[in-house]
Amino acid sequence: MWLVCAAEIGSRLAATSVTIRRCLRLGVTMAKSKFEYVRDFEADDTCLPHCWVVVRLDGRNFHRFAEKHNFAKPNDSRALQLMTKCAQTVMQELEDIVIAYGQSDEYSFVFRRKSNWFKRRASKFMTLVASQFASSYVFYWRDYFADQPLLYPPGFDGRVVLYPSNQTLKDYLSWRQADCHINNLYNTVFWALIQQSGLTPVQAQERLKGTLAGDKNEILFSQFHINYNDEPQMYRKGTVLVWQKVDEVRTQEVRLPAEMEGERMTVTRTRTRPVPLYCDLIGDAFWKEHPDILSGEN
Ligand SMILES: Nc1nc2c(ncn2[C@@H]2O[C@H](COP(=O)(O)OP(=O)(O)OP(=O)(O)O)[C@@H](O)[C@H]2O)c(=O)[nH]1
Ligand SMILES: [Mg+2]
Ligand SMILES: [Mg+2]
Repeated sequence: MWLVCAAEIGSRLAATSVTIRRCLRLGVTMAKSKFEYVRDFEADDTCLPHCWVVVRLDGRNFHRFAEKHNFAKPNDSRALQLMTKCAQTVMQELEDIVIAYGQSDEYSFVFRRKSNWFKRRASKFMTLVASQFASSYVFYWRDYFADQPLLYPPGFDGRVVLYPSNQTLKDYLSWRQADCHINNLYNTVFWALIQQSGLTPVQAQERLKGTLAGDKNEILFSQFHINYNDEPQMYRKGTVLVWQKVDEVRTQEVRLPAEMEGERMTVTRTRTRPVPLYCDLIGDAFWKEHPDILSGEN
């Protein structure tokens, strides 16, 4: 018995020493290699504590991408809905995103102030959002563009910005929504002048030079009988994604008494999902209606 154990221990020691010798030959020590010092070259990109972390993505050269893929002008609802599907996927797959806002080829994601996801490393936040979003864009493309093949892989740039207070975060989101409004009003008149009045892009640009918002509204109304306020909210306001409880109804096989075996029943489950809203973010009403988003808990 003792001899068997000794033989076993002997053979294990031999195997271990082979490993040690192999490690030494490769310049590796068991605990730390001599190469370990290169870790010190990694920059510390920890996001400041107590700040809201915002990741904003923007489509790379989407002017060309929209042309190549025959996006409707000035707004393609398929493209906007695909962007929102990708943003919902990001919110569901990643941690700690409390609200997102999207318009045109961009989406902003707000991580909760107290988030400690990946120890608040900016590069982790940014790359995970960008890669999850881009892969979703390709994955869900066909669901939104059934008749338009995807011709080449799209890319998205990302940036991380920290906002130190609730007011600066609200002002950030207001800035993006104001940008959506300014661009959409301009684009709506610009394309009406081209598509309905037959102007060239250069002529349309000339016509709009120096005009204010009121002038553009007036051109739309008097020349094209378009009341800008009747344009779809999704185009004018962009898309806000917030977590809300929704009832999901599914038909499924359930365990039933023997005589009813094989019956299918509808089952309703309440889930929390990122739900799109097309509303104003600039005034106080939204924040009063959704006090939980900015609450101290986050
Ligand atoms: N036709 C059409 N074009 C769109 C739509 N949404 C976005 N775009 C295009 O995407 C562009 C987005 O603008 P930017 O993000 O400033 O420019 P970009 O071409 O993506 O260039 P970079 O972001 O600098 O790489 C717009 O100027 C449009 O040309 C849409 O719904 N319809
Ligand atoms: Mg872009
Ligand atoms: Mg853009």
